[in-house]
Amino acid sequence: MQQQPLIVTAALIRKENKILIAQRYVKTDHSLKWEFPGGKLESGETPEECLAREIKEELNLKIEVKDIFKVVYHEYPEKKILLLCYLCNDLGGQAEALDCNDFRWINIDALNQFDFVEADVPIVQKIKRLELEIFEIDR
Ligand SMILES: Nc1nc2c([nH]c(=O)n2[C@H]2C[C@H](O)[C@@H](COP(=O)(O)OP(=O)(O)OP(=O)(O)O)O2)c(=O)[nH]1
Ligand SMILES: [Mg+2]
Repeated sequence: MQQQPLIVTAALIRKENKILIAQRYVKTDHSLKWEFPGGKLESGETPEECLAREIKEELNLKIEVKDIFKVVYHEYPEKKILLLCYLCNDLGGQAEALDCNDFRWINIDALNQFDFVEADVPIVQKIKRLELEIFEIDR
């Protein structure tokens, strides 16, 4: 029987005119690729709760989760994911790479310099299309 897609949440965290991107560990799937931090939805939690939990665990950051930004359905050779990417606001504090290889606060025009996981390409494209507007919407 076909497997259901994994539901994965991802945060587009905004701070001033920068967004946060995270790098996956060398030993995980998609080794050293960049992503929007987040993780798998666990039973009993809402996507918003999942994101707030994951961002605290991975980066020790407090965020406010706002509207959905983009939904991506993607089939990798070994799994299918339904990726829910939310607009988020940083609520202050210093990010720390607690459960990721590295992270960066970047300007939109630096996005091209990073190698993102495949499923994130439509998200990256939408950010580039909207440019500075992403800092205004649902703030
Ligand atoms: N967090 C996140 N995962 C993504 C993105 N794009 C993408 O294809 N994925 C994939 C990678 C993984 O195969 C899958 C699950 O994400 P994850 O590895 O962050 O899950 P998690 O934090 O719950 O990890 P773990 O507890 O299993 O270690 O989703 C993205 O932008 N953010
Ligand atoms: Mg994760």
